[in-house]
Amino acid sequence: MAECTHDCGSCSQDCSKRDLQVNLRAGSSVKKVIGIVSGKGGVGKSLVTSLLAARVNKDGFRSAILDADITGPSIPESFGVGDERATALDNEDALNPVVTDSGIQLMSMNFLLQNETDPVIWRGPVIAGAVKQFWTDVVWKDVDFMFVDMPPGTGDVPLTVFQSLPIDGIIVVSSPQQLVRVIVEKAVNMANMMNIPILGIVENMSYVKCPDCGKEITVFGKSNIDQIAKSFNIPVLARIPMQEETSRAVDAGDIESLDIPELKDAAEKIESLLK
Ligand SMILES: Nc1ncnc2c1ncn2[C@@H]1O[C@H](COP(=O)(O)OP(=O)(O)OP(=O)(O)O)[C@@H](O)[C@H]1O
Repeated sequence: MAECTHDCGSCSQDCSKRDLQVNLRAGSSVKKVIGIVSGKGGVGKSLVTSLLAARVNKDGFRSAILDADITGPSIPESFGVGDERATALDNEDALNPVVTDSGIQLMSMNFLLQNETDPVIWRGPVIAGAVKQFWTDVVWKDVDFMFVDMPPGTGDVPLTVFQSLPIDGIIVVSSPQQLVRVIVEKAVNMANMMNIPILGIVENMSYVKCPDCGKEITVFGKSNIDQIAKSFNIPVLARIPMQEETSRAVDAGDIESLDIPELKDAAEKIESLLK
């Protein structure tokens, strides 16, 4: 069998992957799908997803975010649209995405809850089903890059999402910590098993810059991400500092105003998929 291109639309092979993938509804269009994964929670996966979507949007591409982190969605708040609710398409079983100030299309569980503080107490298959519906039942308009904020970890739900959506590449987000090799290795193994290319690693919270002297302070100790990335033969695309300005903008719902120059290479790598 020929090597998988992840493009079922142009491939004539009748493989098992095709059976599991779900289709966009008629009228939706998404050119490339980027999965943002992390081996563990709290490392800044949602932050990196939002920043990358905002960056490629500023670069002139149409971007969208599918918030597959169903039980802990944090994307809407960071874009200041936490109070918005998804609207239905007239006379059809379909939802319009919420659109941010700069035109990024978003779908998140928060847009469907009566109160954003309502907990989503669902078992894995139901959660995975909701993610699939975000793909099939939302009207995604002319999207160049869809960023999928994957559920944390490598369990049942991320597995189903990996199998159901036509993911073109993944970005692994990590933070400097002792267990990072195991965490990155898990994510890399999962992507390899799914036959999905890894575009690279983004290390978040790499350092704090002293506001007085500019010295980089490595709060979590010296990072060994370069050696780890090298051993898996994948590039480190960015090292993002931990900074008050970032968390302030996220808390204020103003993430689109942030400029994180460290993400330039990561954005270019993604954009190269359409060049
Ligand atoms: N580089 C950074 N500088 C400042 N604050 C940051 C940075 N990265 C993340 N944060 C903050 O840390 C918190 C956790 O980040 P985020 O929600 O993106 O993590 P996550 O990996 O998606 O978590 P989860 O797995 O629980 O969904 C957020 O409040 C975010 O604003």
